[in-house]
Amino acid sequence: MLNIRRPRRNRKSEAVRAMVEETKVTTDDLIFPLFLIDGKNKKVEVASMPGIFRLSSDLMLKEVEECLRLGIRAFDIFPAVEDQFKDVHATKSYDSNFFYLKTLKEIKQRFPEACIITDVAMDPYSSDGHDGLVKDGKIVNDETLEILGKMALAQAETGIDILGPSDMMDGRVGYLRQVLDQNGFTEVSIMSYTAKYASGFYNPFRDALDSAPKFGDKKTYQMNPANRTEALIEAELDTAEGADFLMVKPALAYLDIIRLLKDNSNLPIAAYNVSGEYSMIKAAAQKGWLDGERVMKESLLSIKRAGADVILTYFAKEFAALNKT
Ligand SMILES: NCC(=O)CCC(=O)O
Ligand SMILES: [Mg+2]
Repeated sequence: MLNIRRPRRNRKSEAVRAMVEETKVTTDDLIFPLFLIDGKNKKVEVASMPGIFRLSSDLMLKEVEECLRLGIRAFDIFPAVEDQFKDVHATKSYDSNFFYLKTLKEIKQRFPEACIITDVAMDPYSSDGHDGLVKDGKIVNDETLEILGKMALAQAETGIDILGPSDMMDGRVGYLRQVLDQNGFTEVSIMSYTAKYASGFYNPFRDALDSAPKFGDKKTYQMNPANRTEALIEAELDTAEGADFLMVKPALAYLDIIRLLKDNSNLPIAAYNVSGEYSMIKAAAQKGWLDGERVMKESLLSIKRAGADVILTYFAKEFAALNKT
């Protein structure tokens, strides 16, 4: 046993381990998704996401302030819309008097330093619960783009920083870029949901927003979990169409896709550590089956190690609180 390589030497103490550590997650890497509801002084926990709440705008402002103090600077705001305000054309999504657009404006006025990301897709506002316009039972692509364009413009007018088209319609990144630029919003970025898979891990999110599809599923627009090379086609198109970030969603069951895009793109790669991935850890931790804090850190680390530059995660606040210096 002479002259053998001994990798354990680089693990012998905390100091040595810290020195050779290859990946670090910091609060700067994280985006915190938040759920907004209409009304005042409302705070409702999402049953399937312990520790995550739907907040009315007054409490949302307080939450953003508290998170900024913890070092979180980026937020993705998702409105939960009451059924009476949903219709087939998702018209409330671009009604500037509707609560969510007023709240976005208020957040940016109060906290101009916060990076606010919005969601562009029809499902929260659609009586069909689909991301696109439904005609004869089908999700039509090009007519959906016109609605997404109006929604994106209404969101941009509130002063937000980044649009997050999550609908998976073909050509929507280029279409939105053109609408933004023609209306003087050249500074508004697009974080494209590039490889968004038709996943079972979204269920708790659909509880949070009451946005489950009213018929069928989303397999004609979201990607098949079996496919890898197809993610490269999506990445190529979104890049050509002007995306500023490429996103992979979900994250943990798709670490190979995160790495694939990282190795094949010069754009920053975002990964969405989705609701089901959060709930699994929370549920197991509540039962005492897993050390919740430890596996949270390990999961975020694995997503970063796979190649994500940015991670959208419901753990953001908890992580930031633990890492506050
Ligand atoms: N458009 C955003 C989402 O669908 C989020 C899904 C999740 O967190 O499960
Ligand atoms: Mg696409």
